[in-house]
Parts: sequence; structure tokens; C-alpha cells
Amino acid sequence: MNKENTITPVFPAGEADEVIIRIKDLRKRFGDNRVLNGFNMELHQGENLVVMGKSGSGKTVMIKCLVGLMQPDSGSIEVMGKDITKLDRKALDLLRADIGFLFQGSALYDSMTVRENLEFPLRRHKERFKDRADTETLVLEALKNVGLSHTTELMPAELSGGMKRRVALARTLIMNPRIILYDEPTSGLDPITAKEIIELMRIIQARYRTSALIITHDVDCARVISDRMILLVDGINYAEGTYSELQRSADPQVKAFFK
Ligand SMILES: Nc1ncnc2c1ncn2[C@@H]1O[C@H](COP(=O)(O)OP(=O)(O)OP(=O)(O)O)[C@@H](O)[C@H]1O
Repeated sequence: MNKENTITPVFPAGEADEVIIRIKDLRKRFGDNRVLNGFNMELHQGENLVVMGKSGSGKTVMIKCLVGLMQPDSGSIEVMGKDITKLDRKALDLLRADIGFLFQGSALYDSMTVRENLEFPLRRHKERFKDRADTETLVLEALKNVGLSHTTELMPAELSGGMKRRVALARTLIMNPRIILYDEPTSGLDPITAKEIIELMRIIQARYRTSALIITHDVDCARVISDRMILLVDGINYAEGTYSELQRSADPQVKAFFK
């Protein structure tokens, strides 16, 4: 991938081969509907991993299991060395503070200004941030990182779709997460705005050395952002590799993703 080498990381990188998330033999069914049938995945430090799967293939179910919102039937999920299926609520909450989410719809609070939207997670996790710079500085820094320094006093209704997503990303970054989970980060955006968001994701990964799991249908997004990809078919990690490796595959199920 054509990584930007002019970006200075603000946090020291971890070990490149350190596994941040390890999912083993994950299984989940709803009645007769066997959604995950032994899914395996490893996310490494600093990596952008894209998971692609058809609609209804179980991507959301996998993410919900990963963050402890859904209990799998079996399998193990280790996040930064902890098996999340065995954590109590408090420990899970603590772990979740290291994980940033950028989900469909961005979900900003409509009645709050951009500044208040960004302050919200900081207030919620006061303990965690007591040693960091003051709120004002953190908010401005996060907005600057997404190119929206001028929007602090605006309401979400005054922002375009792309700007909303940038603010949502700033709100995620302000938490200084080690992992970011993106669920369809470009859905609903026009191609140019989608490109801008992808570029921003790339810059953020380079600057913050976050590890990112990206769920997308968007082949262009996968091509630009992914270091590695997993294709989820029939509830398993059907194929894995770089974008160009997978694109060259002769397997009809793999080819179908690149049409
Ligand atoms: N709580 C639930 N109860 C019953 N079935 C569910 C539940 N959650 C998901 N499913 C089923 O699991 C399957 C996978 O759903 P999931 O939302 O993970 O798909 P997806 O790959 O994220 O699809 P999309 O790309 O359209 O968002 C679907 O058949 C869905 O109906």
C-alpha cells in the first residue's frame, strides 16, 4: 500500500506482529440460522484489516460478539490478551474504553454542539483522562486532526454527511483508542466524500498507529485502506490475503467480491 511517510506518529508503535484481537472458532446461530460456523481472525498491531461479506453474512454479529454485546455459542475472543467472553461488566467496560467505534449513521447527539459532542466521552471516562491535557485542548486537537477546527460551535444539523462522519471520527480519536472498529465507514456518502473519509482513515492509522478492523462492502475502500482482507462466506473466514492477492484468485466465490 502506498503509505504516507511524511506523517509523524504521535504514539510509539507497538510490536508489529503483536496480535491485538484473536478470534478462534467463533460460532453463533439463531435457531436454524447458523450465522458463524467457526470464524477465525487475527488483527495485528498497526494493521488495517478489512472484513468483507455479503449482506446477511454475519459481519455485524461478529462485531457484536467482539465487543461483548452478543454472547457467542462457542469460540474464544481475545482482545489485547483478555478473553472478553469471560470478563465481568466492569472489566468489559474498561476494555471497551480502548476501542473506538465508527458505526453507520455516525450517531452524533443532535441537541449538542460539535464541541459538546466531543466533550461527552471525555466526561464519561473522567478517570481515564485525568492526566491528559485540558478538555478544550483535546477537543481542538481532535477536530484539527480531521480538518474541522472551525466547527466547534456548530450543531450537527449544520454539517454535511461527510463532516458529520469526520466529527464522529474526532469523537472516537479523542479517546485515544488502540483499536478502531469501522462499520461501513463510507456508506451513504458520495464517491468524493467517501474518498476523503478513506484518506482520513489512512492518515489516522499512520499518525496514531491504531489497529483497525473495517467492515465494508465498498471494494474501492478495501483496495485503498486494507493491509489485509478476510472474506466472510458461509460463516467462516473463507479467504484471506492482500487486496491484490484476493483479486487474482480464480475461486468463483472470491471473484464475486471484485465484480
Ligand atoms: N438478534 C438476532 N436474532 C435473530 N437473528 C439475527 C439477530 N441478529 C442477526 N441475525 C441474523 O444473522 C444473520 C447475519 O446478520 P448480520 O446483521 O450480522 O449481517 P451483516 O453481514 O452485517 O449484513 P449487512 O451487510 O446487510 O449489514 C442474518 O440472517 C440476521 O437475520
